[in-house]
Amino acid sequence: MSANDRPVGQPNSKTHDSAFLKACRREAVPHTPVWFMRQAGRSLPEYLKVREGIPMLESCMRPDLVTEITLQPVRRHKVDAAIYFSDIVVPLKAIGIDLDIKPGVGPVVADPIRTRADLARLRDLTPEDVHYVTEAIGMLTAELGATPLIGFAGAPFTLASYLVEGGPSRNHENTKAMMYGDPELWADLLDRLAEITAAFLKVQIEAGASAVQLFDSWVGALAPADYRRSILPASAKVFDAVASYNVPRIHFGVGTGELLGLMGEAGADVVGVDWRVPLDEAARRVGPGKALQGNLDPAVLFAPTAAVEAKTREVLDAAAGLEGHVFNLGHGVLPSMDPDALTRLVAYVHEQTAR
Ligand SMILES: Cc1c2[nH]c(c1CCC(=O)O)Cc1[nH]c(c(CCC(=O)O)c1C)Cc1[nH]c(c(CCC(=O)O)c1C)Cc1[nH]c(c(C)c1CCC(=O)O)C2
Repeated sequence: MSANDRPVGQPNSKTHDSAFLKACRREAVPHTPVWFMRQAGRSLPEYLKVREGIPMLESCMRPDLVTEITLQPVRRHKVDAAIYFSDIVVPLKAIGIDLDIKPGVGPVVADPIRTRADLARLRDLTPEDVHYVTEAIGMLTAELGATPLIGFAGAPFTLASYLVEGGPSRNHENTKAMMYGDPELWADLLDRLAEITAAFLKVQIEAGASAVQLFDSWVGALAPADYRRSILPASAKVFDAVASYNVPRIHFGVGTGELLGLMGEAGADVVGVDWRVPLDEAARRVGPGKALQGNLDPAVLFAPTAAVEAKTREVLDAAAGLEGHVFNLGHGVLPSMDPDALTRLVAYVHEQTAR
C-alpha cells in the first residue's frame, strides 16, 4: 500500500512505536525524544553544499533536494524525528502570491494584503499546487523507516503578519492596525489562511507525515485577550480540520508564556515552550492532558559543553513530572551553531533519560 492509499485516521504503522510519537501521546518512553526546530539548514556544511546556487524557494520545490536536506540532520545528529524541509510561505507561493525569501532577511511579499479586495488573491490550495510535497514525503518516509516525519505550516497570525507587513516586522504595526481597526476584515483574512493552512497540513499527513507542527512564531506579540478574540478561532479551525487523522498536533510560538494555556485550548496535543518559562511552570499554565516540547535556550549551545550539560539537566529536571516531554530548543537552531554541539546534546539527553 502506498502512502497515499493510507486510510484517514490510520497513522504510519512503522513510526507508531517511536519514542517521539509515544511522548506526544503521553505514553511511557525508552528515552526522552529529541529533535530541533531548524535542524536542517545553515548550521550544516552539507546543507550549504547542496544548496549552492539554488534559491531557497526553488530548493523547497525539488523533491530530491528536500529529501536529502531533511535527512541530513537525522543522519548526523541521530535525532528522534525529521522535520520536512520547507518554509512557512511555501503554500502562499503555491497559490500564486508574489513573494520571495531574501537571504539574511526572510520572506518578502511584493504586494502586501491590506484591503478586502486583496483577500481575493488568497485562493484555495489544492494538492496539485504542492505536488512536489507529496512526492518528497513519499521518498522521505521510505528512507526514514521507523523515524517519524514532522510536517508543518505557519499559523494564521504569523502568515498574516508577513502578508500584511510585506516582510519581517518587529512591531507588526500594519497587522495590528487591521486587527484592531477592521475586525471583520481581519477575521476573514485569518479564516482564509486557516483554510489554506489546513489544506496544506492535510496534504502532508496524507502523504505520510506522522505529526504536524503549527508555527505561530510571532504571536507572542499579542496579549491574551486579543489572542482569544482575534487569533484562537482561526488556529482552532486548523487543528479541528486535521483532528480526525489522529496524528499529534504540536503548536509553538516565541515569547508565548502568557498564551500557553490558550494555545493548548486552540487544539494542540503538544504545546511548544520557549526558554523563558520553565517546563514545570509551563505545565501548570497548559493544564493536564497535553505533552510539552522544549525548551533549552538556543544560545546556550555557544557555551562550553559542561555549561550546556548543566542547563540541559535543568530542563530535564523541570520536565521530570510532565505527562509527556519532547526535548527541543526554545526556538530554532542558529546558522552559526557548531553542529557537533548539537550532536553531543542529542546523545546527552538520550543517555540522561534512558530507562
Ligand atoms: C518564521 C518562520 C519562517 N520560516 C519558518 C518559520 C517558523 C519557524 C521559526 O519560528 O523559526 C519555518 C521554517 N523555515 C525553514 C524550516 C526548515 C525545517 C527545519 O526546521 O529544519 C522551517 C520549519 C527553512 C528555512 N527558511 C529560511 C531558511 C534560510 C534560507 C537559506 O538557507 O538560504 C531556511 C533554511 C528563510 C526564512 N524563512 C523565515 C525566516 C525568518 C527565515 C530566515 C531568514 C534568514 O535569516 O535568512 C520565515
